[in-house]
Amino acid sequence: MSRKKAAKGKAAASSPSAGSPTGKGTGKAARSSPGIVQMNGVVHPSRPSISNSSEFYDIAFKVMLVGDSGVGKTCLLVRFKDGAFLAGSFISTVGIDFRVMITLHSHSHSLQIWDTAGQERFRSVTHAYYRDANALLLLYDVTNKTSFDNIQAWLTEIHEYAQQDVVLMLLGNKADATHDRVVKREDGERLAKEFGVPFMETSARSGLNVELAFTAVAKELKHRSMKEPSEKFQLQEYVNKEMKSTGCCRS
Ligand SMILES: Nc1nc2c(ncn2[C@@H]2O[C@H](COP(=O)(O)OP(=O)(O)OP(=O)(O)O)[C@@H](O)[C@H]2O)c(=O)[nH]1
Ligand SMILES: [Mg+2]
Repeated sequence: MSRKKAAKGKAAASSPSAGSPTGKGTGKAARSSPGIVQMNGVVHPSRPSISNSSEFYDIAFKVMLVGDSGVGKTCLLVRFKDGAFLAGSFISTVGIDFRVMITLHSHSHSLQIWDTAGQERFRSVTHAYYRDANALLLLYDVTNKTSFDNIQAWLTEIHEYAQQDVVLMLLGNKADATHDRVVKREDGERLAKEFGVPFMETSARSGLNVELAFTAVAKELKHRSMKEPSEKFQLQEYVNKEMKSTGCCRS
């Protein structure tokens, strides 16, 4: 967690405590859309944040999206930020891509959300960023069994490189793809329970639970940052309650 009084744009320039690891270009095109900072794997100090607001923030929590290549990390973030789905051909993220600085409602906490490349060859780059992450959203793709099977390996990596108290949430993405589904929701729930990690299914395509995933993590982070929290906050309970109250979200 970083505590600053700086313009949001400056926050985009922050690099991990590990230094400034760079992902070298691969010849692959990197996705870019209006208003989105395209880092191409390089933390560029002079890049502005996508937020051009002059608002100031007190606390920025660093949230990272991780998981196998193609599980939908970039799409999930774009859905959260723009409310749109990136349809069309799949353009793999290169290295680390700082994308969103979101100020949470009603207070001065912000989420600084980093999209990472799922491809194995960028793993050493992303590891370096784990260390000062406050929260990790770990995704698998419900239409891709391998991405689900790899979750255990991801958890091992997270335990190795991330902070011990990192807020972690497992997301089974592409829940909209009913016909192609190969991982049941129950399997996701079982795995999450086994590892004591909060879980829900999401869809960047339909928007299912996307906002809830980020909100829940933000609430947990905010709660933890309070010196004397008035009540206990349980991330999974909050998620279940929210899903029940909207009557949505169970595919
Ligand atoms: N049906 C469906 N397709 C999705 C969803 N999210 C992403 N996709 C598709 O999955 C592909 C990969 O999405 P990305 O968001 O680029 O995947 P990524 O995890 O960022 O991949 P890397 O950058 O390589 O790590 C794209 O073709 C998307 O259109 C979803 O919720 N539902
Ligand atoms: Mg990506």
